[in-house]
This record gives sequence, structure tokens and C-alpha cells, in this order.
Amino acid sequence: MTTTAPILKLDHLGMTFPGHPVFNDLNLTIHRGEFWSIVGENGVGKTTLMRTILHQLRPTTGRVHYLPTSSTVRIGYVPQFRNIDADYPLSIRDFVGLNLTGWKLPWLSRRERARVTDILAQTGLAQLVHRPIGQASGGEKQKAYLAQALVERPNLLILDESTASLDPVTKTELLDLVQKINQQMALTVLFVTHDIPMARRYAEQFLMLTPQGSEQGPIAQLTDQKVWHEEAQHV
Ligand SMILES: Nc1ncnc2c1ncn2[C@@H]1O[C@H](COP(=O)(O)OP(=O)(O)OP(=O)(O)O)[C@@H](O)[C@H]1O
Repeated sequence: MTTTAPILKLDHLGMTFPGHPVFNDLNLTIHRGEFWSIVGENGVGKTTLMRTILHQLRPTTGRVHYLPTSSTVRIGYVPQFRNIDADYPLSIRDFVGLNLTGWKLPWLSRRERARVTDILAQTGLAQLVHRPIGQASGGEKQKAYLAQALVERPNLLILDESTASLDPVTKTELLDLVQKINQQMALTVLFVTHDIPMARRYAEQFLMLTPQGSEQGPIAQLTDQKVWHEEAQHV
């Protein structure tokens, strides 16, 4: 469900680490409900761009605008697979509810608990709510990260190579769920990936970062030729 309302605007965005330019003069407008794939070879700056969008990094030039105002944009972030210690002392249910506790009460309200239960069911974790998160499989942990991001009802979801280590079935399950919420609730999605077939299957637009600059457009224009050409230039 794409709308015409912009949610995120990158305005002449540039980032240089000391002695190392990453991207420069990046301009992009993303509308509510759009599903974008962010692609590009290793080290080209995809995660740096996501961290800049999250305001974890200050750009060297330009600005990131949340629209209509910063208070209307709620961002969910699902990282690349990271292992969790086997003795981490939280169940999957507690892990998913972690971000909901805090400013008002140190425990969840009834409504918040219902929200966690609902999202655990949607992500296929309903049978595993009491399993210690450290003992869950890699795929189950990634589902829990996704559930943790979704439980806060974001309107912008960043998947930062979040499906990279998953088997095809689990990857498809997760992306099907994200697509469903994208279509039903106008969730805006930024899907950082090296998986071009999955990018084509789920995204409507792409942004390709290259060492020379960037390219963006409808996903149909992300041809194999374009991807291989880019990779062949830098092997
Ligand atoms: N805090 C930092 N200080 C200095 N250089 C950094 C910093 N963070 C990232 N870089 C460098 O910036 C470049 C872009 O890194 P980034 O992680 O954004 O690439 P990427 O496209 O996400 O790569 P990959 O596909 O391998 O995950 C790399 O050369 C990286 O070493």
C-alpha cells in the first residue's frame, strides 16, 4: 500500500570517514508504504547509510529528514544475524517485549503483553515463548529480532542484511510477513541485501550504491547485467 506521503528524505547526503569517502550527494525520497531494496557490493556504505538514517552517525554533508516531522516516524531495526550467548537470561517472550518496558513501568501492561503474544504468533514463535533466547536456533533468533522490531509498531522498518544467514524457507517466511504488514499497514521497508532474487521478489524500488555514486529506480531496472557489471568492475 504505497501512498504519496513522503516519510524519509535524504538531501545531498554525504559521509566521509577520516581519509575515506563513503558516499556523496545522495538524494532520495521514500514514501510511506514503499518497499525499497538497498544493494551494492561489500564495503560500499549500505550499513553506514542505515546508521546515518537512524541518526547514529552524523553525516558529513546534507541531512536526513523524517516527514512530516521526526515525531511521526517510528523506526524498527533488524540487524544482521548476531549470536546471543547460550546462557543469556531472557526467554523469547521477554526478549521480544524488551523495548516496550522502560519509561513508565518496569513491567508490561496487559495491552503490551497482548501485543507481544500477537507478534509472537505472527512471527511463528508462539510455541517457543518460554525458550531461552540463547538456546533458540539462528532462524528463531532472527524471527525474535524481527518480532522485537515489529512489536513497537514501526512505520519504517530497516532490515540490515537481516535474512543473510537464513535458509530459503525461513527467509521467505520472514519476508512474506514483512510484505504482508507492508501491504496492510503501509509499513515502509528498507531491505539491505546482497540477495538480488529476494530484492526482486519483494521490493518495488531499489537504491544501488557504487563507489562512483548511486542509482535508483523501479526494481525491474535492477537487471543482472547491472549487478554483474558493478561487481565485475571491482574484483
Ligand atoms: N566508524 C567507522 N570509521 C571508519 N570507517 C568506517 C566506519 N564504519 C564503516 N567504515 C568503513 O566504511 C566503509 C563502508 O562500510 P559499510 O559497513 O557501511 O559497508 P557495507 O556496504 O554495509 O558493507 P557489507 O556489504 O560488507 O556489509 C567500509 O570501508 C568500512 O570499513
